[in-house]
Amino acid sequence: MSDTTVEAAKRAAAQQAVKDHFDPNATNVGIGSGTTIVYVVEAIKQASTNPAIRFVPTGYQSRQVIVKAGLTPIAFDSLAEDTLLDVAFDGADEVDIDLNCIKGGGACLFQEKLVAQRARKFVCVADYRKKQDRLLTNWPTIPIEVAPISVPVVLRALKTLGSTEPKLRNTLLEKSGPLKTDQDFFIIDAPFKTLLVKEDVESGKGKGDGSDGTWEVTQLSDAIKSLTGVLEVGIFSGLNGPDAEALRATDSRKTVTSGQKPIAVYFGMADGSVELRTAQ
Ligand SMILES: O=C[C@H](O)[C@H](O)[C@H](O)COP(=O)(O)O
Repeated sequence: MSDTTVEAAKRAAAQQAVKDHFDPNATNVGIGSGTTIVYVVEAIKQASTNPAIRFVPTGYQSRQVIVKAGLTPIAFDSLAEDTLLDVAFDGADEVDIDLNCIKGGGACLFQEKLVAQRARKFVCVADYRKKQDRLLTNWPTIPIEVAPISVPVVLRALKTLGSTEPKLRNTLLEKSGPLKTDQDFFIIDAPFKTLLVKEDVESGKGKGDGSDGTWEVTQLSDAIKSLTGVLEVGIFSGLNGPDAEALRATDSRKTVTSGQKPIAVYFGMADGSVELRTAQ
């Protein structure tokens, strides 16, 4: 498929997502990172009627997109403690049938997670290449943000978890060395076998805890997150937003933890249509 097909798919998905989930009177909106989010900002600019609206970026690139569109950015840490974002939009590198996502292809996963969890609803927008049944089908690796000093120990630990060749991500100019995130941390890209969803574990396709070489999405995310030196993992899984709040309220055993899954993902398809996946 040509570049223009991919870009048209991103724009179509962005327009539909904004039409369905952006309230023109919204006051605080989260804006993710990457190439697809540019089309979301374009569509929001056309739709917004509230001159006081503020946009919370997820990093340097995201902030530049907001500023270039003539919109007003506000830092995540200047939001009042109890203020929620009306909605947050973001791209994704791959999405599975349960709406679990891989993110961090552009190294912005940490702030993206903060913003996704702060939103009443988190919506993803992507092109058809990202729509898969399982994570690590087409996208090859899990991006992981780590403290620079911890790189050797995290690489070793990832191999123990079953990642064959985890690598420190370099800048595009190899001579300049490792790529630095907005937090001045590094990114490790870790390949694993295609991940299982919860239903796969229930139907016996694998244990999903790494013991038989298979990993279920959230179990792998938790295992990586527990490694010393890891700031954040580019797996967005687990209930998020009002669904999670409602479940937590009735969850006496406190087993429902806070996740980052989107409530909806809009995929721009190669034929110009837009496909929607929503939380079941
Ligand atoms: O770190 C980057 C982000 O997670 C992006 O949202 C993700 O990589 C998708 O980017 P794009 O819209 O350029 O495919």
